[in-house]
Amino acid sequence: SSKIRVGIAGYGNLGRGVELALAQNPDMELVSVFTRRDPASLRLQSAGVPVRALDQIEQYRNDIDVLILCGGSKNDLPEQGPALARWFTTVDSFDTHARIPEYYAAVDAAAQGAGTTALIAVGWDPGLFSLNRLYGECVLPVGQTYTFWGKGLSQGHSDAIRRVAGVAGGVQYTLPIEAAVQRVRNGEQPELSTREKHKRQCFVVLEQGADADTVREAIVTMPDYFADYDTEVNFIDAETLARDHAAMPHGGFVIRSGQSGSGSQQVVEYALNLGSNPEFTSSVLVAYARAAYRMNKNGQTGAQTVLDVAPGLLSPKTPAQLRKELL
Ligand SMILES: NC(=O)C1=CN([C@@H]2O[C@H](COP(=O)(O)OP(=O)(O)OC[C@H]3O[C@@H](n4cnc5c(N)ncnc54)[C@H](OP(=O)(O)O)[C@@H]3O)[C@@H](O)[C@H]2O)C=CC1
Ligand SMILES: N[C@@H](C[C@H]1CC(C(=O)O)=NO1)C(=O)O
Repeated sequence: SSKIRVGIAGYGNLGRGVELALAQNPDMELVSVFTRRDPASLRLQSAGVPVRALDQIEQYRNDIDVLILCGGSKNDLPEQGPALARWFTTVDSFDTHARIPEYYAAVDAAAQGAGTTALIAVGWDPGLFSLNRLYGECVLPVGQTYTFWGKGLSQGHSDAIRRVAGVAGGVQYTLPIEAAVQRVRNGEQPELSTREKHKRQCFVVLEQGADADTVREAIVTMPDYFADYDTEVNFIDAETLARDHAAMPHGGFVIRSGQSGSGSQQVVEYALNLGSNPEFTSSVLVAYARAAYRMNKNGQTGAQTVLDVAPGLLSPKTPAQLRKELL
């Protein structure tokens, strides 16, 4: 078929979101979902799509044009990203910012060797917010850039707490510190530490017999995720988690506040208000899967990020249509 043939590796919040997002993009089709769990145990939202074991995926390399990796950034993608780039052009949402350089290098080695294209760290942050931080500092070289998230549910941090020994389930909310936001909005251009911009609030269900203090300590000291923030850990039961914490709203904004040549004050702002963090992120992944497919066809192989993608490649419209409709 002339459609772009897409696979999903990992069926969690993102995997389900990608399945739905593909249905909104008629130039693409979902050909298979892959999971580390028992494939027969998964119930998809769309009929007729096969679910297969991830460890059997190599045999499907000629049936899939782009594989969207929906694993967790804490433990899954560091292993799955480089492993799958050997056989597939991939797109992933890797978001452990401090570890992006080493992840990029590992995925690049695999993709360069295989002649595949691996588009990493796609989503909104990293992703669309990264693009807007770039635009801001390139257009206004004299100034400051600020990123604020929330109040909302961070999937990366929620995934990270679920991987802690003794945790049966959990979510993490990110709260911007209002005083910091106000100072930025007032144009103060303050120097703000990580701890001065956000605080983090966790709701955790303990496994039977797990020790609360041990779990709390493992979370609040976790490098890259919680160690640099004031973090609150609340323990709840599974019913409360399911009842009160099933929605995954989020959002945030990037502000570039600077001065152009005459000293004139200029402010650029890009904001998101998300009813569903995972479904929005999945929608970004699907648009970038279209670009990854084209980049690979154009011979742009190896690891890539959103900063390397010509924006027109994201669109199902032809360049001529884009020039006519969007310029
Ligand atoms: N860049 C950005 O802006 C964003 C990035 N992200 C990233 O996306 C990552 C994935 O997020 P999310 O989809 O919420 O993570 P989930 O925890 O929902 O899923 C992660 C993996 O866990 C496994 N899994 C899912 N549900 C279950 C279950 N009930 N029982 C056992 N295993 C399960 C799946 O693997 P399998 O099917 O193989 O078992 C899945 O691939 C996050 O870690 C974050 O880093 C998220 C949002 C924004
Ligand atoms: N990657 C984040 C997307 C945004 C949200 C966030 C945070 O709340 O710390 N950081 O980046 C996520 O997993 O939700």
